[in-house]
Amino acid sequence: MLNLTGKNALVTGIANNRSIAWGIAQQLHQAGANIGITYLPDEKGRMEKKVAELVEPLNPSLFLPCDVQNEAQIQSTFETIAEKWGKLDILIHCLAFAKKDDLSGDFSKTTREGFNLALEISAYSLIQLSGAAKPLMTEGGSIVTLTYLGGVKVIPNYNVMGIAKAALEMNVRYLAAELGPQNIRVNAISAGPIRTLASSAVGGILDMIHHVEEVAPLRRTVTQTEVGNAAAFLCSDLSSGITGQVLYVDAGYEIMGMG
Ligand SMILES: NC(=O)c1ccc[n+]([C@@H]2O[C@H](COP(=O)([O-])OP(=O)(O)OC[C@H]3O[C@@H](n4cnc5c(N)ncnc54)[C@H](O)[C@@H]3O)[C@@H](O)[C@H]2O)c1
Repeated sequence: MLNLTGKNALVTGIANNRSIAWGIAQQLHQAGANIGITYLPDEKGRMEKKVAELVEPLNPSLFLPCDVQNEAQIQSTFETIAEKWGKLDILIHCLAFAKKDDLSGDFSKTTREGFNLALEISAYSLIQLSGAAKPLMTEGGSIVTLTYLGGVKVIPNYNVMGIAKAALEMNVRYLAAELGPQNIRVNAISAGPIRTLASSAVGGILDMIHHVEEVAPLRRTVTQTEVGNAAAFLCSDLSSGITGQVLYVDAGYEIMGMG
């Protein structure tokens, strides 16, 4: 049975009740994990308030600001984990960002600044957080990140985020190779399109969802809960032989050659 009792799980990337990270946090909690949440702080403290209210039913034992562009916040997050939890078992990396201008139109117009920003937040951050988690995963662990088909195939308007996801998927393999001897597994879930804050920045996302509903073998797209269930599996001992993989949770869309 899937049981995460006694496991300490840090979940990044909850912005609201549509966030994939929210679906994951709920399923980890249901499986018995002790939950810690990080949020992206803003000057007026709005995100902190909103996310705190949302996650209250999960009784998080840690609730911390962590902007992955802010080294001090990352360090402080993992220092707090060391102090309060002693060890970390599960790290959920469920965040990405690119400027809206870089998520539609001509890919060849991507700016150097937009490219660097998207790659830093969406791909480099997995290296940063995994490096910080490594010394705390003293009893082994599981790291799960979120990717999308646009990192493997050309999807209209996904543009620079496709490059970031390609880098992210390769990060998964290099990290899995390095951390495996410490029994830390690193995997990605490639989710089908879901309406969220981040995905609404991608031009034509609703058309993409409708297309998937017509073409995917299951004739629908997926829910945050389905992604959360797959994440819980990848974080549990049921997946103890799996590392360095990209698991498609996309109602089967990825297998289709024509649609
Ligand atoms: N929604 C989809 O269709 C879909 C499909 C496949 C993969 N994904 C991936 O799932 C992940 C979660 O996205 P989502 O769709 O749930 O959208 P979302 O907007 O709910 O989540 C994105 C999160 O990234 C966080 N974030 C952005 N910049 C950050 C920074 N500098 N530091 C820390 N956090 C930062 C935001 O605060 C937000 O919580 C992303 O990696 C996304 O690419 C989404």
